[in-house]
Amino acid sequence: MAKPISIEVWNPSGKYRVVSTKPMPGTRWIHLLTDQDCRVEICTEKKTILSVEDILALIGERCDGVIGQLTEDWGEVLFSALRRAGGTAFSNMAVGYNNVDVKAANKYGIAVGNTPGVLTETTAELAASLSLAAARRIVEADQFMRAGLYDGWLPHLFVGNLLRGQTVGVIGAGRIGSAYARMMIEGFKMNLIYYDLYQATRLEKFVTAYGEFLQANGEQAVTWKRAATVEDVLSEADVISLHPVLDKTTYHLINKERLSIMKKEAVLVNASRGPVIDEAALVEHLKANPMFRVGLDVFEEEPFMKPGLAELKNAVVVPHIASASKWTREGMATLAALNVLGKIKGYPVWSDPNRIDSFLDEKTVPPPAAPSITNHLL
Ligand SMILES: NC(=O)C1=CN([C@@H]2O[C@H](COP(=O)(O)OP(=O)(O)OC[C@H]3O[C@@H](n4cnc5c(N)ncnc54)[C@H](O)[C@@H]3O)[C@@H](O)[C@H]2O)C=CC1
Ligand SMILES: O=C(O)C(=O)CO
Repeated sequence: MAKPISIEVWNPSGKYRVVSTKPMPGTRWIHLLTDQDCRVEICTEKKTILSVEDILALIGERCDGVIGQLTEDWGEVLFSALRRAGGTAFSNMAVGYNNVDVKAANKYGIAVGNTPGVLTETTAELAASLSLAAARRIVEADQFMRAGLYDGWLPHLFVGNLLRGQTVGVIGAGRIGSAYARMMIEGFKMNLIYYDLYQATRLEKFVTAYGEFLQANGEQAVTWKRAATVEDVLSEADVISLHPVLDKTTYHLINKERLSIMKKEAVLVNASRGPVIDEAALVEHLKANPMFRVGLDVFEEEPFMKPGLAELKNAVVVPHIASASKWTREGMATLAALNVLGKIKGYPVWSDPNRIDSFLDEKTVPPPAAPSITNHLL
C-alpha cells in the first residue's frame, strides 16, 4: 500500500477540495480559497520533488483543483486522475509551464493556469545580478577573501569587464527579457541587440526615448537593434541573457557551435530554463575559455549540475531563485490559487495576463476572474 502523504487542512467543511502540492508563501492565498467555501489541503511532506505517485495519492478520490509546482510532471497520468476525481482546474505556481502537457490537460478538460507578471521584475533583477556577479567576478573574489588570501591591493587582482557602453544581447525579449534589457540599458548605458520571434515594440521605443534623453543631456545615445538571427546576437553582444520559453524551438538553443561564435570574454546568463543551454557543451567551453563567464540560475537536469561545472571559477551558479522575493512569491501563490478558484467558480479568464495588479492588492477583494489560464478552457 502507498505510504500516506502528510497534509495540513484548512476549512475542513469547505465544499470544494483544493490541493496544494507544497506549502506556499503567505496566507492570503489560503484565505482567498477558504472564504469561497474551499477546503484547502497542503502537502507537508519533507521530500522536495514529489513523484507522480505522491501526487496521485494527494488527488485521491475527489478533488476539484490542484496548485502544483514546476518540478512536477503534469501529464496524462495526473490529468486523467484529476478528471476522475471530478477536478477541472490546475495551476502551476510559475509562469513557465514546460512541465505541463497541455494537450493531455485539454483532453481531460482541465484548465491550466500560470503566474505571469508578478515575477517579471524580480526575475530580471536576478538576471542583472548574475550579469554583474559574472562580469565583475564577485563570487570568486568573495571566496578569495574568505580563504584569507587577500594580502593587499594589486593592479591585476580580479580584473573583470566594464559594462558601460558595451552591448547587451537578449534572446527572448518578452516580459522578463524586456525588463532585464531596460535595467541594463538604463543602469549601465549599454546598447541593445535582441532576438525574438516577435518585435519588442515597447522596448524599442524605450531605448529610442532613453537615447534621446541621454543625448539631450550631452551623453552618448544608447541604441537598439532587432537581430535577424540568434547568431547575430551571440557574435555582437558582450553580455547575453536568455529569456525565452522552453519548447522544442529553444531546446539547446545555445550549443557547441553557437558558443564558439561568442566573444572570448563574453558573459552568458541563463534565468529561463536549463535545457535552453547544452550544459555539457557549456562546461567544455568554460574550460577552454577561462575569460568567458556565465551566471546560471537554472540547470539542464535540476537539481543536478553537469560534471565539472561546480569546479569552474568562471561560472556563478545559484539554485533557481530568480523569482525569490517575498512579494513575488506571495503574489505567485495568490495568482495560482485564483486561477484554480476561477475555474471552480466558473469565472471568466482575466482579459490581460500582463496586467494582474488588481489581483495582488491585499486591501481589496480580487476581481471575479481567473488571472491567467493558458489553454483557454474557461
Ligand atoms: N529562473 C526563474 O526562476 C524563472 C524563469 N522563468 C522562465 O522565463 C520564461 C519567460 O517568461 P516571461 O518573460 O514571463 O514570458 P514571455 O512569454 O513574456 O516571454 C517569452 C519570450 O520568448 C520568446 N520566444 C519564444 N520562442 C522563441 C525562440 N525560439 N527564440 C527566441 N525567442 C523566443 C517569445 O516570443 C516571448 O517574447 C518562462 O517561460 C520561464 O521558463 C520565468 C520566471 C522565473
Ligand atoms: O515562474 C517560473 O517559471 C519559475 O521558474 C519560477 O518562478
